[in-house]
Parts: sequence; C-alpha cells; structure tokens
Amino acid sequence: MHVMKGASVAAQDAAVETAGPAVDPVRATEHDSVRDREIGVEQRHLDQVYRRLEEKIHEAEFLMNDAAKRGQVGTPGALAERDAQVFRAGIHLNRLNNEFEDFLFGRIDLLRGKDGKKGPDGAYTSVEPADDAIGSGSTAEIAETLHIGRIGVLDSDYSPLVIDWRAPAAAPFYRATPVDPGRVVRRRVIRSKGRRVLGVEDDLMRPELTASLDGDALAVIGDGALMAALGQARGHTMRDIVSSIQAEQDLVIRAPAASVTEVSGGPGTGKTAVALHRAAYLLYQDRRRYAGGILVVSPTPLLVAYTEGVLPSLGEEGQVAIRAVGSLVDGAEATAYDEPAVARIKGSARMLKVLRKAARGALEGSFPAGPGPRRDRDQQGQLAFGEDLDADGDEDAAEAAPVRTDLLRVVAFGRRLELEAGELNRIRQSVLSGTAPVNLLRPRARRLLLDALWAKSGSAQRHTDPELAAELRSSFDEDVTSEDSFLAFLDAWWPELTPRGVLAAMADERRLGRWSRRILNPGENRRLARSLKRLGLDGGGPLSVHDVALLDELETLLGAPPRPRKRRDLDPLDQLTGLEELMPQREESQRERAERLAAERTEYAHVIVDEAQDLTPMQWRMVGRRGRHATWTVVGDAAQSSWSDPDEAAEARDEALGTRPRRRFTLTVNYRNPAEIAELASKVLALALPGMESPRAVRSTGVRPRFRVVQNGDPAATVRAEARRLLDQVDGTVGVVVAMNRREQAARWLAGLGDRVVALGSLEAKGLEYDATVVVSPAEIADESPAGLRVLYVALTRATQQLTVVSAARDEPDAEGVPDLLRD
Ligand SMILES: Nc1ncnc2c1ncn2[C@@H]1O[C@H](COP(=O)(O)OP(=O)(O)OP(=O)(O)O)[C@@H](O)[C@H]1O
Repeated sequence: MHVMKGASVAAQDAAVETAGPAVDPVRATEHDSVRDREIGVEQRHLDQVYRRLEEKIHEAEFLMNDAAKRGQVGTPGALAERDAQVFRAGIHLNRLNNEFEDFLFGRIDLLRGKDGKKGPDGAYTSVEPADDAIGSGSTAEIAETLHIGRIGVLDSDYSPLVIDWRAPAAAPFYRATPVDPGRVVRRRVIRSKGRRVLGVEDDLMRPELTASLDGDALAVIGDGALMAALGQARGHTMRDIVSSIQAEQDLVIRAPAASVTEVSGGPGTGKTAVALHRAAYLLYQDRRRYAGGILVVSPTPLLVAYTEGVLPSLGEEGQVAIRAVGSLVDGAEATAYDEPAVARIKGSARMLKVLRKAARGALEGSFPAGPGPRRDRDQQGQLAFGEDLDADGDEDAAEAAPVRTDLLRVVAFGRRLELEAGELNRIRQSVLSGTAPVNLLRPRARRLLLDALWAKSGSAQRHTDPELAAELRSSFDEDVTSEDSFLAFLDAWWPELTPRGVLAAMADERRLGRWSRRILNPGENRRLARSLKRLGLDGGGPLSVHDVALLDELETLLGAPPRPRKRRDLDPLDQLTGLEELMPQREESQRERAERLAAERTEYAHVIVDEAQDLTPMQWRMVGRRGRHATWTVVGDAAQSSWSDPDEAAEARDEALGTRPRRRFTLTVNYRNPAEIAELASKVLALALPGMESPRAVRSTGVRPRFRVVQNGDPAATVRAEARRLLDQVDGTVGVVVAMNRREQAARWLAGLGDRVVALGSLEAKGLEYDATVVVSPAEIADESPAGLRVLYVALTRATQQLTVVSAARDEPDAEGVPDLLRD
C-alpha cells in the first residue's frame, strides 16, 4: 500500500512482521525487542485497569446487597442510582471481556503544562506547554501520560487510569498534529483484544525533540494506525473509528450542541461515522439534557443495520434511536421505493396542499350516491373507505344499511325533526372553516347539529327564565344524543378519519383530481392515484418510503381523535406529588420503562440527520416535527443527492431547522476510496455538478478500476464472473450495484456465491461500503431519474479497494471497455 499523506514507517514494520528475511535480521531483532517491551508496558497498564474495574464491580455489588438487606436505606432515587451503577459496571465488564477488541486504545505522552491545574478527570487541563518544558538542546521530559479508552476509569487514589475518549483531556489525542502539537510529544494507538495487548503504533508530534520518560529515551513504534484501520477488510457492519478520529472530524464531534451543526463533505469523509460518534459525545457531555433522546435519521434500513453496532461499541445504548426515514411513523415499516416520477410527486411540498384538501374532502359527502365513507374498522383500527358505494346497498346489508349523510332525521321531545342536505352542508362548511385538525372538530360539528335541531324544535321560546331554558336545552340534547339514529348519522357524516384511510381514498383518480386541482397536472394526478392503489381499499396494504411522510402529515392534519379517558381511582397523593411518575412501577423495571418511553417518544432532544441531501420536502416536515425543540446535527453531501429538486428541499430544510443559528463544517479527506477509484468517480461529479470539488483520497492501492463489457446483452455471466473474481481478491465484502429495476435479477445472478457478496439497487447503496464493488451499466443508473448522475456518483464511491465497471451497449464503451460517461 502506498500512503499518500505523511511518511509511513508502518510499511517497514509490516515487513518486519511478515517478510522477515528481507530485513536486516539484527535490526529486526532489536526492533522487535523494543516493540515487545512497549507492548509489555501497555499490557501491565491494561492488567491494572481490569483489576480496578473488577474491584469497582465488587464494591457496587456489595453496596447493592447491603442496601437491599437493610431495606429502606436511602431514597428510592439513590437505590435506583446504585442499581444502575451495578448494571452499568456489569455491562462494561462483560463487554471488556467479550466484545471489544480495543477497550483501551490510546495513549498520549505530554509535556508539562503552563499551569498546574487538574480537571475533574484528574488530568492537567493546560493545552499549551510551560515555557520551560523544553530544555536546552531540544530535550524534554515527559510530565504526564494519559491512556484513552471507551470509558473512564479512576484508580483508588482518583488518579486517571483511563480517560474517556469524550472527556476534554482526551481531545489532544485527536487534535494534536506535528504542525500544532500542543503538549503532545507522542501519540500511541494500542491494539488489544480482550485482556491482551497485541500491538502499538506511534506518531511523533514533536519529532525535533529528544524526549525521555522516567530517564529512558521515548520509544517510537511504527506509525499509521489510521492506515491500518483503512486497509482492514469490511464486514456487514460499520466499525467505530474511536482510535483514529482525525482532527477535522474531532472538531465536529465535539462541537457545542447549541442550535444546528451542519456538516458537509464528499463520499467517504466520515460523515456517518462522525455523526454517530457525536451522538455518543453529546450523551457523555450532558446526559441529563439528552435523556430526552437522540434520533438518528438514516436513509435506508440497510444503512440502519450497517451502523447499528457503532453506538453500543462506544458504550451507548438505549438513548439513541436510529431509524430509517421509511420507519419514522410507528407501525409503518416501508421499504418499497416508488418509481422516480412518483417519488418526485409524493416528496414535493405541493403535496401539503393536496393533503390539506384530502383531509377535509374525505369527510365531505363528495362520494357518489350519498353515503359518506363507510366506517369499517379492521384490527388496526383503520378506517376503510367504501369504493363508490352502491346506493342500493348490498343484498346482505340489511343489518348494516348505509346511513344517509344527506338527511338527518331524529325524534326529540316527541317531535320528528329533520335537517336537509343544504343545511347539513352549511354546518359542515362552517365547522371546517377553522384550521383545527378534522378529527378534533367533531365535537363542534355535533354541537352545531344540536343547535340547528334545537332551533327547528321551536322549544327555545318556551321559557324566558334562563335557568329553566338551559335545563330544557340540556334535556333536549340528551334526548337527541341518546338516539341511535343520531349517533349513526354522526359517525357516517363526520367519521373519524385515519391517515391510511385518507391515503387510500386518494387512490381514486377522480376523487384525487378534485383535491389536487390546480396543484398537480392530470398526468401527475393519474400517477399518484395509481401508486396509492397498492394500499388497497382499506389502506392496510404495503407503504412506500415516500408514503410514510404523507401519513405523518395526515396524522397532523387529521389530529388524534379525543379518546374517552380511562377511569381510574386516583390516589389523592398521586395528584399532589406526581409520585406516580417518579416511583418505579412495580410491574415494570426501570429499564423496561426507559425502553417503553423511548419507543413511545415522538419528539427528541437532539436530531441527527444522515444523508440529509436526500430528504424530500415532505420528509423534512416529518423529521422537523420530531425535533421542534431539539438541537440538530445535519450531515450530507449535495453531490450525492438523489432528490431531483435540491432547491425545493433546501427550502423545506430551512423551514424544519427554523431560524436557529447554524455552525458549518466541511470534511475534506476521503478515507474510503483509494485515489484510483476516487479519480474515476470525480469524472461523474464533474458532469453532475460542474465545479464541485472532490475530497482528497488519503491512500492509493495501485489497483486501477477494471472495465468489462457485457456480451450478447445479458449481464448475468459477466457480472457473476467479476463478483467471483473479486471475492477471491478481497477478504471482506463485495457489492454489486445495479439500476433499481434490476435488483431482483441481480440477486439471481449472484445466487450461490455466498453471503460476502450482495446485490443492491442504486438507491440502496447509499452510505454503505464494500471491499470491492461491481457497478453495472452506469448509463442505466444515470438515466433512471433526473438525479441519476448523482446516484451514479454514489454507486462509484462505495469501494475501499477495488472497482469493476460493467458496461452494456447503451453505455457506448470504447475499445478498452470504458463507458462514455467515464471517459476523459
Ligand atoms: N478517522 C477515521 N479513522 C478510520 N476510519 C475512518 C475515519 N474516518 C472515516 N473512516 C472510515 O471511512 C469510511 C467512510 O466513512 P463514512 O461512511 O462515515 O463516510 P461518509 O462521509 O458518511 O460517506 P458517504 O457520504 O459516502 O456515505 C468508513 O469505513 C469509516 O470507518
């Protein structure tokens, strides 16, 4: 591997480890003994850390048992806190023993600081060295050594054995550079597995110094912890980057949480990794504030699955919800994609107007032959719309004959009273003239019906005494509302609408046409209606990813109908103290309760949007509703946007983020793609967004992308052969990226090749990475949608090692097989 940035002694070291005889044996032995000695030093430290952790767990367990024995010692809060401590300590030890390859991963050796102040973690706080820290002849003594790990551990004398990576004292581990070293002389990355230290890699931040530690010269072993991490084979899950976070990334991770943090950067610059590490950092910084939960919005379930393990590996679980944008609404797990033309309509801000009309229109007697939407509940309580109900009704409808909504007929005070279509319509319009959600207007509609019937009854004039008049009125209302015919009418005339029900009603092209007049053109109207047919008559069918934002909007427009309150015997103490909220429920543990609350949560304290460039205006509205009082971190790359109208989305984004001040960061280094692949991808970037700069690739492999041309029009054999070849070449995963409509075909092409290789539609490749990729027919991907070139750019930037481009005839490949789109 040829390293493009900084000098690599790692290559030499690798040679020592693997090539043996190629290196001078005497030097190699010396080198090895220094390395072994340094590994031994770190091993002793790690042993000490484990001893201390075990001690702490025993301490916590003892306290716990002791407290339990003595029953009522301490407040419930203190007991719960102790419980939580034992629980956390147990988790940590379990993890330390089993999961982590590198619980302790870093170390910095520092010069004496300007002042002698220590922070809460026991480390000196000064960033700059004391004026006399460097002696004559550039000699210096190491004054402080800090070990950095996934959690902080204090020794019994409160000296720091391990500093939490998120603590201020750990920042120099990430920030120090030879240009701006601060107090750091040597930065060491420690590789360990379980309780065993396997290796160390050092970077010298002040190579000009002759530094010593406890009288011995400071040893320097290898370098390139970053390069080692980047060269590793990729699996099906993302790894954390905690031991090699780079300075520009660290600035974002530790940015203050106020308002909005916006991060842009090209493919592979670590935006997703940075966003997840930031979530862990924020929780560490201010756990109380973020107890309100952190929501990470991810574009696809595949990316959710890919990134899900990162936070637990950083010691954080429970407070962070990573949700795909198609799963933000409870009960909706959408994975289907609409064709681009339909997605474009559903995502557009114009849909808001259509939905507003639909939400109200669904109520009106706009259905042929009088009857309104039939109330018909399935298990999920969804409203089903009768498709153009026949006025004659069904044969077997005798017991549930459709209720007329153009005439209300009741008997009250022994008199027959009627309201006719015109009057009913006037009442409805008057109720609807307000802006309140439709379902919440039902009580008002009911009241106006009663007013109109009361007026008809002529009873108002019977008493002049206001008290008697009021009494009479109230018994009139009781009389009317206890009549089945009135209740049945109200249910039919002002039914409780559900989002799915209204969406399903929009599948009728004529009806939708009325609601979308002058908003969508007839072609768009037809497409939209046709796509919603998938929901079925009862609205219970499968949703597309874009339907979910419409559902969420409808939920707001319709409003949750008022539910009758559950009666329960109130303990007067409950009301006085709110104890019910504070006390742990007996039948539910603290932890279960936390999980339940997290599941029920609809608003969050912090919202992180990954791949933000892809949110449509309607999706921005949906995400915005979940963070109305939140602080935000928004990461994305305009060059990778699969949304056709970036200006419209930017507007919706501004609306969601409001006027909160924004802090902007740009990441500039591509850690994923070797230079050879990045260079090829930049050709598409130049076509998609002329003038946009590509991020700088940090390494090069010397392996150029390969080009293959499909024979006889069927890509199966060519793609399969390439996938097989790449599986032999790399240790990790291989991704085959095709146009969306070839997804299923492509899975068949790869049948039997094992689970290291996967087929992906172009939109699904978003955010993911593989050791090697095969991109099939760039032209086909580019032609899929108005944003096709940007989608192709995403597809071409997924590989960490090797890339093969397979062209079909429409790609117009040249003699070398290079498709037209990728030529100079
Ligand atoms: N500091 C780092 N140390 C080690 N690996 C890193 C570092 N920064 C990023 N990486 C690796 O680079 C790859 C790309 O990171 P990530 O997926 O977060 O980038 P991204 O900017 O979100 O990319 P894209 O926009 O293409 O989705 C990942 O494998 C990540 O682990």
